[in-house]
Amino acid sequence: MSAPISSSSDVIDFVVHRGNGVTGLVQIGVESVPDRYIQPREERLDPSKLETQESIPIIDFSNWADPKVAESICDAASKWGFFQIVNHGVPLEVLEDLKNAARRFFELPGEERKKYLKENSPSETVRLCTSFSPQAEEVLEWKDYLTLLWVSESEASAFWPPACRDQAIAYMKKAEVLIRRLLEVLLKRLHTKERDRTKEYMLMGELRLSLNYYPRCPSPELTAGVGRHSDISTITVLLQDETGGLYVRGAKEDTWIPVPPVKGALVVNIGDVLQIMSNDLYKSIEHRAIANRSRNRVSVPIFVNPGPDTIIGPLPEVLESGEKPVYKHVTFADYFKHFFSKGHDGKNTIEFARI
Ligand SMILES: O=C(O)CCC(=O)C(=O)O
Ligand SMILES: [Fe+2]
Repeated sequence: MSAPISSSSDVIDFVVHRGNGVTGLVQIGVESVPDRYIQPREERLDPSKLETQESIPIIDFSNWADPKVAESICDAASKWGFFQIVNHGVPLEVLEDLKNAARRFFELPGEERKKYLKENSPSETVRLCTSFSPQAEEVLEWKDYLTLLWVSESEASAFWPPACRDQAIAYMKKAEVLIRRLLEVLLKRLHTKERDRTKEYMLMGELRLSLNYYPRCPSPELTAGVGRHSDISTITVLLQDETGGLYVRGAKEDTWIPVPPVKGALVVNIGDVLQIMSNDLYKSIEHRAIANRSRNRVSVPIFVNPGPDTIIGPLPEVLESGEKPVYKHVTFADYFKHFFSKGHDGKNTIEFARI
């Protein structure tokens, strides 16, 4: 360790401005959680509020075109907004390789990781970040992430970090097929059957892969890995490692349901965009993640987003029967900007589009 990091501004300088991330902080041997990471009491996960008797559904996706499977998926999307899928077509080996690749990237020396900070990155599609929106947050989140925008295989081969590139590409190629199937199933219930290029752009015009890294934390109970939020995506497909630490808001006031790691499973959740497009039939549910005291945790979401210039609002097919729209039309770019203009604040983002 070159110089002690004691004051709050030292922490911000080291982690944010000098781009070491919270991973860098742990690598230099931080032994207690700096003040800037300590959540106010009301934002900490209260163990007495855990709802361990409940769990989100686990759905076998092998016969995805079977109406019964479609029914379980759509029911889970409207009741829970969250479910896990198994037999989804992405080979176990691809998932394992991806988790290892994410670890490999974050275990690189700081100077190697820093090549992918915004100011150094060889491409706008690759960016190493820390916390969520450090300029807007009072308290930082105990997480670093590498965000990779999937433009094409050749673009990814040229610019994604060699430590994780091949595994991330192999995953995206398999996951893209799965994402199309999931959207097809979910849209059928919204009476949107035909799939054309415009619709595809509107629903999945942007696929953003994120390698999330939550380095081990001396006092995870005081911090947030990711604070309470709903995703703004159409849907999110998430791979988590064996550590655990993901929680979903329960139906009972202020309770949290753990999402246990299931070998080979992918977690799927509905994002705000699909809640808006479905005029509240599908729900984007609040969730949060916490770091672990002894293990570095990895999770890998794909945020399936509309193309940036898409105008989002309730789908005409959904309103055909005379249902009143609950949301107005906004551009996804504005919605995205709004999300990142503040710290995580539960389900508040969607108010931006409410009539
Ligand atoms: O790490 C996790 O399990 C969840 C991450 C998450 O919610 C997100 O990146 O939006
Ligand atoms: Fe999320």
